[in-house]
Amino acid sequence: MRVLKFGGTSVGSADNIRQTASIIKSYQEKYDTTIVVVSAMSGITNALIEAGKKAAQQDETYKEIHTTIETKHLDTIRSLMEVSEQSSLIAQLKVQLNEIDELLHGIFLIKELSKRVLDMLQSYGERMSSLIIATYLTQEGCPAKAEDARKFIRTDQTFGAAKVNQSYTEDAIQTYFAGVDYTPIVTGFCASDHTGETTTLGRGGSDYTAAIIGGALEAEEIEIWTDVDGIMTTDPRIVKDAFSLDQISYEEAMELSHFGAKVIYPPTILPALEKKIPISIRNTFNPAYPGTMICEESGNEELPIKGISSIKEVHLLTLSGSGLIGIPGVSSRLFSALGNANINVILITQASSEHSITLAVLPEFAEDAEEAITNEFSAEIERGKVDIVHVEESLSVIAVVGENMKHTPGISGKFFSALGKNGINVAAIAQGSSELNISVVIKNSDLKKALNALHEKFFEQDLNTIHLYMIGAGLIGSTLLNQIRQQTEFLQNDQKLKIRLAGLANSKLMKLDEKGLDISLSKEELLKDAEPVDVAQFVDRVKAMNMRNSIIVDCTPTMAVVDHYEDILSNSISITTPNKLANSGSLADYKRYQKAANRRGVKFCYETNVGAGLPVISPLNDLKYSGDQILKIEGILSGTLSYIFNSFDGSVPFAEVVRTAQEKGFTEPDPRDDLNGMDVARKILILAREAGYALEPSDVDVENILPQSCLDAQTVDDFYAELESNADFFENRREQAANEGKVLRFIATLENGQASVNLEAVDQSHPFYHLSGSDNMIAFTTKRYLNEPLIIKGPGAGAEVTAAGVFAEVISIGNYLVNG
Ligand SMILES: NC(=O)C1=CN([C@@H]2O[C@H](COP(=O)(O)OP(=O)(O)OC[C@H]3O[C@@H](n4cnc5c(N)ncnc54)[C@H](OP(=O)(O)O)[C@@H]3O)[C@@H](O)[C@H]2O)C=CC1
Ligand SMILES: N[C@@H](CC=O)C(=O)O
Ligand code: NA
Repeated sequence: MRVLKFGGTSVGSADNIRQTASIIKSYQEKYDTTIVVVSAMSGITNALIEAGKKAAQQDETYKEIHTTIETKHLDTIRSLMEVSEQSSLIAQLKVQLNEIDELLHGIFLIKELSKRVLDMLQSYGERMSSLIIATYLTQEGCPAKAEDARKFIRTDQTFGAAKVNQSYTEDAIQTYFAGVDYTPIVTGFCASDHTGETTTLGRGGSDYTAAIIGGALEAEEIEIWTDVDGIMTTDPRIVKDAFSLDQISYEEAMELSHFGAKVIYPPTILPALEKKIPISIRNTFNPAYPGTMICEESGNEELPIKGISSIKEVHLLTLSGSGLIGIPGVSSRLFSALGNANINVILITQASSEHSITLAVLPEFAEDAEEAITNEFSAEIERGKVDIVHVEESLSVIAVVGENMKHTPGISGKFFSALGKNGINVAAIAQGSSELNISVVIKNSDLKKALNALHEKFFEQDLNTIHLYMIGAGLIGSTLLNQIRQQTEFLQNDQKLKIRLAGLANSKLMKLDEKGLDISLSKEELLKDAEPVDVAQFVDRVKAMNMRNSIIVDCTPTMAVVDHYEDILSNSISITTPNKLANSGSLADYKRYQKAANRRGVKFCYETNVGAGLPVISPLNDLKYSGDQILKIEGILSGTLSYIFNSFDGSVPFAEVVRTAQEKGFTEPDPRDDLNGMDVARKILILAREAGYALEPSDVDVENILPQSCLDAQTVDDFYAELESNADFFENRREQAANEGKVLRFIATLENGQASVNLEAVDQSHPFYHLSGSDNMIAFTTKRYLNEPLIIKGPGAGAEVTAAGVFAEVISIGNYLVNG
């Protein structure tokens, strides 16, 4: 025996009734007895209430509502049935519609809508729908009969939300349905008191009816047919990847429903729970889908968390003060005061210091709650023993629920790390010792981010999304975009990382889209119809979008983004950049960025600042962290200058060698930043700082190898012209070295805390003599690497290697954000 319940949408139109009827028919074929409970057609209960209220307010438009109710029912019948079959049903419906009219007229005359009358009025919704469905089913060859639940569900007289007399009702149901040989179509929601007066069962009433009948008849299953696929892991309107659960326990269902999942209302489960009858949630419009089974077992041990529910708007009230410490009875007074004021408390926390008690309530209760607490503790407040009640607004509650998290370490760790890494501040925490639910209070502007981050963490181990915002799409930026394009599939499969480009900007345009820009487009197409760039606004928009796992990539050669680094990091957004300007400015700024990142638990990565894609900064830090001491750093730190002096053998003029270096993508956007030694100076400064030396830019002694006229040139083209006219100057230096069997090398040195950058002539015995191409070479002499330095060598500039270095950091930040 099964009890099926169909909600308002399932019986809300002729088409939907046909669909519902086909499901009922298929059950008739499969099972001996099927009892069906129906709600009123969608919108009808509200229309009846509205008409009743209008009538009570002497507003004659109640009649129009009555007409709408009538039209909806009669139109449904006309569309459902053959003309020859319609008249008897329409006649029966008309009787009910007349009764409704009379009732409304009565309300109009006495100008009052009591709860008792309202129950009577509402009951017509189910009485009409059950009649239509039963008649239609019978006509379709499936014998059915409308059954009025007021005949067997007995309640007290709490109109609006009456309490069921269980034992009477159980007996009555058993007697009533003994030996039925048709399909009863029972009115949901309605009941009656001992005098026969109509009552209703309150919120979730039709589900409750189904559970009461299922419980009384010990049904093998109760099926709640609705318009969704079952109980979802979280709100699908906020989390696109939410999915329907196949099985959850009664307790989990109750916890989840309590916090917002509207599929089932907890008290309605009780009659089924007591008899251990499984309840399944099915979709009328997707009957092939098995839906969610609610039963004793939680099922699926792989999922420690079954759902994440939330309440969008709560207020947090805090009572604090020394007058609360060690005084028995404080909480009793607090909660009695709230109870007496009829306030429902959603969440309570008290730390063991007993200094404060915090509770969350729905906004509509906040004012009364504040007043009730203030009144109760007025004497203590006056004496300064207790502070005035502190109220915080614009907050949400999020709860993760799951039986399998009991005694499973690491769940709360995961929960809080997902929130923390995303910069979501937790205002209050509650977890009962049942370990079934961990609830936190957060700002409601963080709700969407939190639900998505948590859902991804607990339910989408298959794929985690990183939100990437790229500023600067020149040589490095566009190469990085290419690399991301090529690796997207591999990263999704291998690393379970999905990179979503949520923003892109260059020096002219910017575009942001939280759903992601189409990365398959070229950079020009990506920025088509984009708005004029404003980096401050770009950053503000990234902050406002408040997406989980956000990373900004600064691929510009300017201070435009650097000026916002502290703000970006302080907003829990990670940064990776090849741009050296941030770390080679003042020492105070260098420290500020590190501090901001550390404070927020996000990453600020800049390995490509030195040696491009070569690992230089990270091994240096490894040496330092493992207790080594950096005694000396010697390096060819400029790919450009390495290439220039490795290739400058007198066969082509110096200017041409520089031009080739630029064409190969080694130089800074303005090659003078390389040739004037500034690029190398920045790099040795960054290495010195990473090694623990507190140097300022002015502490680096830099040899400028450019004649003044080259420095003074207005444009890069003018600079090349000057370089050509100074060809002899460079050729002379080269020749002089060559005559001594030496080559020119631009070497950066850090020794005894002193940093310098010089063009030196080195002979064959020097490790830097044999370099080629754009190779960088860095030699670390340390306490452990004393006689033979630790050498890192390889191409230290160029689009591919640099972009790859930045890409590696995007992936490593991504993994840190999503995996901890
Ligand atoms: N080339 C290399 O081998 C290495 C480079 N680097 C560093 O990488 C960074 C990028 O270099 P690279 O790609 O060669 O430089 P490019 O000049 O090719 O590209 C710079 C990009 O930044 C954009 N940009 C410039 N100013 C602004 C601004 N104010 N606001 C927004 N966007 C701006 C440019 O816009 P637009 O397209 O409109 O001009 C361009 O897209 C530099 O910091 C460089 O030092 C680090 C290691 C190695
Ligand atoms: N222009 C730089 C690029 C890398 O930082 C160089 O030549 O090394
Ligand atoms: Na590097």
